[in-house]
Amino acid sequence: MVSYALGLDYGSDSVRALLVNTATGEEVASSVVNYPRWSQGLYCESAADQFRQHPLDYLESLEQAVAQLWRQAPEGAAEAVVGLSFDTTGSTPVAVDAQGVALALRPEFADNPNAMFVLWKDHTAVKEAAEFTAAAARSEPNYLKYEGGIYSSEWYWSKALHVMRKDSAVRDAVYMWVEHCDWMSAVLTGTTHPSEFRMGRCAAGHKVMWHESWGGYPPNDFFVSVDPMLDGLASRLPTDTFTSDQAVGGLTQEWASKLGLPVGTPVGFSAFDCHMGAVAANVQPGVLTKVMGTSTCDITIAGYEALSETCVRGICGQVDGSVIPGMVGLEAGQSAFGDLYAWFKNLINGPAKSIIAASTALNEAGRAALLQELEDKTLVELSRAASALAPGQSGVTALDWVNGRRTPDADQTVAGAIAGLKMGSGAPEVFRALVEATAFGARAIIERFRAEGVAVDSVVAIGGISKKSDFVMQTCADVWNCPIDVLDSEQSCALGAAIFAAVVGGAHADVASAQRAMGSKVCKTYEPNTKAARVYDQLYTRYQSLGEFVDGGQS
Ligand SMILES: Nc1ncnc2c1ncn2[C@@H]1O[C@H](COP(=O)(O)OP(=O)(O)O)[C@@H](O)[C@H]1O
Ligand SMILES: O=C(CO)[C@@H](O)[C@@H](O)COP(=O)(O)O
Repeated sequence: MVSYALGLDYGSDSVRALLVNTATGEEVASSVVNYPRWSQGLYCESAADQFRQHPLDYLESLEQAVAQLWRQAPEGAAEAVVGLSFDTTGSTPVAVDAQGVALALRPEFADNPNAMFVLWKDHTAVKEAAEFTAAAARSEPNYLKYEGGIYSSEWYWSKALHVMRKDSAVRDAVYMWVEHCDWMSAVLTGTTHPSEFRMGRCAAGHKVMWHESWGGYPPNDFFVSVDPMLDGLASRLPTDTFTSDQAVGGLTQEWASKLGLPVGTPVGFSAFDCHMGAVAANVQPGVLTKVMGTSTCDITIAGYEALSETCVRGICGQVDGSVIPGMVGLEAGQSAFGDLYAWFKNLINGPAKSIIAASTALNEAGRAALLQELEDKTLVELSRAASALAPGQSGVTALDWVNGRRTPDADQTVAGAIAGLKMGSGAPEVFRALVEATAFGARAIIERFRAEGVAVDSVVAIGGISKKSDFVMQTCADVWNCPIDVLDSEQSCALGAAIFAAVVGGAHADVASAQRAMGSKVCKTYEPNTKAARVYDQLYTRYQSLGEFVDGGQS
């Protein structure tokens, strides 16, 4: 009898639902719903790097996405769903009260951004991150040794402390902080109460300083040494964590009826998007899986023996079972990838958009159509023009750190830069330099892995940009001097979640057999151009020099 697995992927802007045949991997139905409050820009202040998401955005859009799914799915599909699993962005934590209720769901906190999820790209906690890094460097063991040695403002404890320092009402009401991925599984299984709440391995290990060797989280003294405000918080978190091939529990009556699924449908432990995406991409030792979109998230895995005692410096951590149970998952990434292109698009279009919006040369429909064309076609046109230039022709060099640097060596205080501008440097020349900068930033990650003894022999790309831009992908192949396979699935992270859901629901005995049946195939390969690769070896040293100039030699 046919059975299905449901993968639910929470991205930065929207939730995607994907229904997958557990035997064939066929993606039988999918839907995407944007978060309503987030799309209106509510609760965010981009100039202050503040990005918050309301829990209702997640819950309402989930109901809508699953309802849309059933409109496309074969008759009776809902009854044939064996399990469901989530992946989400991260670190995206929220404050919950002693009853396990996310604070923004309480009327008195309903409009308070500090009571909402602090999205991964919120960089308000730079100061707090530095305090955790300093405290870990003073401790024995260094509690960041499995998280690259540097704590990031994108991560759980920095965000928790920052919000608690800023907002006494949240500080007084918070009982513990919960990652978005863990919250989703808990809500659907009715286990949000702290006495029942359980956490997945992925978020805990990569962002919350969990490690088996120190029995869970660092001791209370460690946190109190950073700020007495943290007293007792870590000890409220459950000590054990669980890999995503295990079930948190079954769907509650309430959520079964909201989602149109049978009560008790198994719900898996959740993980971050890129980790589940890597599973859909059949990640293996020596293969780096890159989710290339607004940002990048880079994942590989290694066996315990191959990694041995190595603690890879400056990455987002190495965690036993964060990707595949029984292997160590390693994560790195760039805080801005496509976002750098979006920044440039907005920069060059800004004045034209204001003029068009106020122009009387067109009627309202004409103005709207032209504005939409600018939005849709600018990057395509820039790519066309930039691809006609030869590597190194323009003399322009750029850095990709407009949103800080995630890895190697997290530092959200560093900034982007463009050097070598001349009167002849037009938009295509600058755009090409920006695309090269994102490829160079990615190369720095690959080189760090290799320098630390983690093999990167080939790259598999997933995410929007891997499908949207031949120009970006070819530039990356040339800069990295290695082939890049692009995965067929349009929804790789959701597919990864569905693979775990199939295991949790018993359709497959383990992740490896689910991957064999359901994993996505390669649809395209970009081969490096050796001549361009030689030029890029030289240009990469210019990128490194500019980086040293900007961040004082730390890169
Ligand atoms: N033609 C294009 N060339 C290069 N980048 C593009 C193009 N079109 C869109 N992008 C970039 O793709 C990014 C969105 O990627 P996507 O994977 O769809 O989203 P997300 O990362 O939110 O999942 C944006 O940052 C945007 O700048
Ligand atoms: O940072 C992580 C995981 O650690 C991701 O969740 C984050 O990059 C998500 O970004 P996207 O919206 O997929 O570009």
